[in-house]
Amino acid sequence: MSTRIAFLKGHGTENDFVIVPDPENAIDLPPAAVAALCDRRAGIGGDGLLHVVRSAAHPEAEGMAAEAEWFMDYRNGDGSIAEMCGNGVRVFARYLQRAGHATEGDLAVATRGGVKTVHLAKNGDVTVGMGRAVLPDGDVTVSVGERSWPARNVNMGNPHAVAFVDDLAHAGDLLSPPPFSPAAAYPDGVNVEFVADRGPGHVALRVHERGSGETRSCGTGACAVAVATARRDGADPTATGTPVTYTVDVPGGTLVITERPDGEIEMTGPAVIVAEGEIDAAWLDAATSA
Ligand SMILES: N[C@@H](CCC[C@H](N)C(=O)O)C(=O)O
Repeated sequence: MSTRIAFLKGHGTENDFVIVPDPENAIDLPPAAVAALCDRRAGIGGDGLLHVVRSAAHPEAEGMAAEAEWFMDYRNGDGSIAEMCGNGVRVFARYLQRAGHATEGDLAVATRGGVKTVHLAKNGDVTVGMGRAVLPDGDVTVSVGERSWPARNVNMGNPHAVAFVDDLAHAGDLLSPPPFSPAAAYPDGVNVEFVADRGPGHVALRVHERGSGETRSCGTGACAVAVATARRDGADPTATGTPVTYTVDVPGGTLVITERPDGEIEMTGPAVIVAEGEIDAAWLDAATSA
């Protein structure tokens, strides 16, 4: 392997990512390497990592290669794997545009959650077709310290627990994953969103992400929040035929989420590349084996 590995740094509403272009899937990125790169003091720093691989070159994506040339091999900041990352896929598309692999307009991206259609707009916004939400039955409770809230179980390809709170400050410091019950609701862990109303069609959230901790934004989380809020408010576009749109404020910005009558959810927000450079492969080797 070369002694230098190219990387970029980007964010979507301040959900930030280390981007590692690796078209032929030649770079070994075990969990310890990802955690080292995402470390904010000893590494580059990021909530997660976007490994950019041609679908045909990745065993998890080769079946999608006919539909989508590029696979977003997404990793959480602790090195764990997740099914989908909504902010990540916008930033991934922005990287492809910058690298000359995509132009304004529509683009298909393979993810572990299936092929997603991304629209790169002239004004700089990026819209993603996030698929449909699944809302499993059953009551869920999440807690922080002495406080507990009922939560809505929403699956956006990855798992979410959405709790409505009177005040986002009630979620406390969110330094560790909020406990939930029953354990069987989320056998692989969960992303927890705390939501407060801001006005008609307008909410704000804080999120504790599985594998990353509290982050400044979560795209799949914002979609889960929009659907949970719609159902709480008695709105279901699949029943009424009327689309529902929510503005979702996150600590790092604003996302706009629309659920269409066919159940498809679209998310629009910014995606920014802020830097590019080279990783020292010897450092990465040492950090990985430490
Ligand atoms: N920040 C992401 C979600 C990333 C994955 C999540 N932490 C998980 O483990 O499911 C987003 O923008 O959706």
